[in-house]
Amino acid sequence: MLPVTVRAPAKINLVLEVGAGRPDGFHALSTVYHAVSLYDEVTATPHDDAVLAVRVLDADSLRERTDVPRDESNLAIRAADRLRSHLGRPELGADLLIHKGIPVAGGMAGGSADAAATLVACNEAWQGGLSRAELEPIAAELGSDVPFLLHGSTAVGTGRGEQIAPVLARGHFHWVLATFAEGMSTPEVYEEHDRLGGRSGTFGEATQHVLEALRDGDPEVLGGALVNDLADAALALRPELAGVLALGLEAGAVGGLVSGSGPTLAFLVRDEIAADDLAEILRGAEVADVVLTAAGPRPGAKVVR
Ligand SMILES: C[C@@](CO)(OP(=O)(O)O)[C@H](O)COP(=O)(O)OP(=O)(O)OC[C@H]1O[C@@H](n2ccc(N)nc2=O)[C@H](O)[C@@H]1O
Ligand SMILES: Nc1ncnc2c1ncn2[C@@H]1O[C@H](COP(=O)(O)OP(=O)(O)O)[C@@H](O)[C@H]1O
Repeated sequence: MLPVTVRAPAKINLVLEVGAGRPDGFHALSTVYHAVSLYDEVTATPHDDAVLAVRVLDADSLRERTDVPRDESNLAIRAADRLRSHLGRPELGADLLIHKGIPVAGGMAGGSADAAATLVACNEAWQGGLSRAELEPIAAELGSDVPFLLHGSTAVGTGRGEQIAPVLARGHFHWVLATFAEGMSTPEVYEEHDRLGGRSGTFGEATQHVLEALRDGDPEVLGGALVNDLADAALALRPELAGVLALGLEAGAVGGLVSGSGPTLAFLVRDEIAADDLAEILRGAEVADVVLTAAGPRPGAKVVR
């Protein structure tokens, strides 16, 4: 059995409409996910001693990441464990090595990307033989975002975000991402959203606007359609983000929003040159810990070695 390396992208929610709280503790969502060119890589080295272990290295510095759990709460371990249960092969084990390029707890679904990458890597390394369609329900059990990270590209998410349908999108989009070392807790942001009184407006309408803008393919039109219902909650919990958002919009972005549950801020720009220009301005202003550029859409979890 040989090691397998799988790369999975980060996501931005081009629109995130949060509906009513459900009895199971989740919220109904209408969202459009968009995969962008920031990646985590998971290398699964298989063995048959039933042991699952994980190491997480920063993709740039190759230093150990101490802000990601190494126990069974790590989403990569959980994904491998679910997969072997599903295959009825409890004797399977693997060393999972993650190279992390996606901000941790940044609202860009890094943990979910690792879960999706691990499902694909272990299915291959263990010769599980499951199809993408068969991996999807396992992905949904692991987290609401995980099925999208298998799928990639641009897709509508409904249910609690786990039901994915592809969308017709024209063109490529360039992004500037302002990221922060201190992450935010997804459940806390949803709680704050409820505390602030939830949403107003017709559920699904903002999603339709984004879908129209994607058919059009013009970044300026898409920039005007970006909506995140969790933004008020994220800004209430992290007020300093508001100034950074305003600065990016004043400095030439055609749109900008909080990515998912935050704190990453995603700015849409006209083209690659505009992305480099805005990134320079934000770096110079020293308003974020790291400023990155990325483009989308990109494919989902994919074997690279
Ligand atoms: C907000 C979003 C937007 O895409 O992404 P992130 O910003 O975390 O990346 C997602 O809804 C996060 O999805 P994911 O990170 O997979 O969350 P899950 O593990 O499924 O759920 C974690 C917790 O978030 C809350 N949650 C999540 C999804 C949902 N539709 N309603 C919720 O209320 C619940 O409190 C749940 O217990
Ligand atoms: N493989 C993983 N990578 C990152 N975080 C993980 C992982 N496994 C578990 N976690 C936990 O999940 C939390 C949310 O991480 P992440 O998926 O990066 O953020 P978000 O939900 O904001 O997109 C982290 O704070 C961390 O404790």
